[in-house]
Amino acid sequence: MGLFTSPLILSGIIIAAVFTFSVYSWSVRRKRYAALGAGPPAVVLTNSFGLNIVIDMFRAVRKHRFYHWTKEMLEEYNHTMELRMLGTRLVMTDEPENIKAIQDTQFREVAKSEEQHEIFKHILGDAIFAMNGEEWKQEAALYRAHMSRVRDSDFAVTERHILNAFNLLAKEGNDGFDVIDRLQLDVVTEVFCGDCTNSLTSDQQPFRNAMETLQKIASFRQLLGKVGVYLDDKWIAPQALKFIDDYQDAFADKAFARASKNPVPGSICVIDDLVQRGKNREDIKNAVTSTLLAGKDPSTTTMAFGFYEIARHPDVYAKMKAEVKEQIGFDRLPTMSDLHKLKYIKMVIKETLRDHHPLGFNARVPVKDITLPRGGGSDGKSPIAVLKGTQIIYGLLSLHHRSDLGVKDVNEWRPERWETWKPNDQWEYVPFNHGPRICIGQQFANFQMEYFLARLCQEFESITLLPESPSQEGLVKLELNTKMAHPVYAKCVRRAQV
Ligand code: HEM
Repeated sequence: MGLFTSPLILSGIIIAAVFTFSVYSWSVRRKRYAALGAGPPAVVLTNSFGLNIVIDMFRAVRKHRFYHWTKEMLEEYNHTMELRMLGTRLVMTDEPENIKAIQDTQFREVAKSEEQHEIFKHILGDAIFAMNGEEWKQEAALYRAHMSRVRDSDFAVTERHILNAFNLLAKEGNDGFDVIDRLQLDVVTEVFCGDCTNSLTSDQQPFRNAMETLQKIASFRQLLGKVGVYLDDKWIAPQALKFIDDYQDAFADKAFARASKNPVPGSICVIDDLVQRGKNREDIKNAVTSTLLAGKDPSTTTMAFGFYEIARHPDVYAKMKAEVKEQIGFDRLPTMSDLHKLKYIKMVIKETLRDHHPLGFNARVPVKDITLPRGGGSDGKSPIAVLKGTQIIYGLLSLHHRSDLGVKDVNEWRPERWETWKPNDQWEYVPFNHGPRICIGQQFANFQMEYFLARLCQEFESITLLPESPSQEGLVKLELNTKMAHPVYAKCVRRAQV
């Protein structure tokens, strides 16, 4: 029997090789930490390659309690920690100083990761969300030209779809989240993609179903770290993938057809602008789904949570209606200058973004070995080292629920708090990001949310949560962004019916 055919000797060689490699990696890591003058953050204890963490994590995700699971650990580990699982290291933080470093002061030292790019490639491809550096700057400038403003025509488009949405909300048994998601899909496809999906007037929702499937899978793969990269959507959900591909193709076909008809410059949507600038079919397809994810999902989640909270707080709805009655009245449509005057409704939106941050989490990867300002030492106040390529996930929902940062009754949804309270620092309240990668559509999003709430007040005398609507207290579903865990059933009584 040769040396390598004896199972005992072969096992011994493998164990020795793994051991030597581990010791070598450990000593290299120590040197890299020492060179930065800081150590790693607190390490969450693990066993069996972190299998215990993986199991706890997926249990939490299944019960829509992933946010709670991370929040409790972050509190225990001074708000910055390292999870080690399945051979992957993942740093998690909800420390404002670290979020400021990632988003602003050390912006150039972190990037969107290749792993995320691979995991989300069927949804986002190479479009803006996955880009870094110069390429991202150019793409962002183009998106900004289309998304950072509200056009007069956006009022008419939004109003047309809102009327369809109100017809559905007025029927008992319809899920408020579902209706609002369809509203946003119809508005965003019409305004930014040049063709409306008309989901509010159809009973079939194949695009939304396929997208939901792929987003769920991508979020799941992301949590698995390096292991998740090797899974592929085409093995798990080939039909959803095919559907999204066809959907993107249909938008691309129409965009190329419009381009051949010499459109008037200045009147085209972002997708048509990309075609004009010579982007290829694949780029256009990726831009369609990226635009939908950016423009639809966070606004939907905020508006749907707002709707849910209003339905639970008749006193808040009464104040909103009084404001709309005084500033606009119930007989004409709101204008932009009317919306500027809706101070209380703006507080309702701010509070919803605080209590129900629609992204929940965000991620970056250092492009070199770096230090972040906080998370080390016994009190978590010293700098920490994060080595190149380590995934950093920062928790925005848990940041917004840190009672130690001076937010009273942190778990209570109370718009009135904004009359007297403001965050100590802009980095303690981060709904739209700060720094260079701030949300491009913030103004458009605020317009959508304010217009929707103002029109709701004009249309419905009362909105009441029905008993069959499950409690959503502290629960969120992870689908790239955070979404509502359960449907929202509310009785919406039209003014004319009272
Ligand atoms: C309540 C609604 C919204 C919230 C809370 C929100 C929040 C955010 C956040 C936190 C980011 C940064 C993502 C990252 O760092 O990876 C972002 C990016 C972006 N948002 Fe929004 N967003 C909202 C609505 C919108 C709308 C309506 C649009 C389009 C009209 C839009 C367009 C974008 C784009 C294009 C980016 C990518 C920016 C980049 O990578 O440079 N967003 N948004």
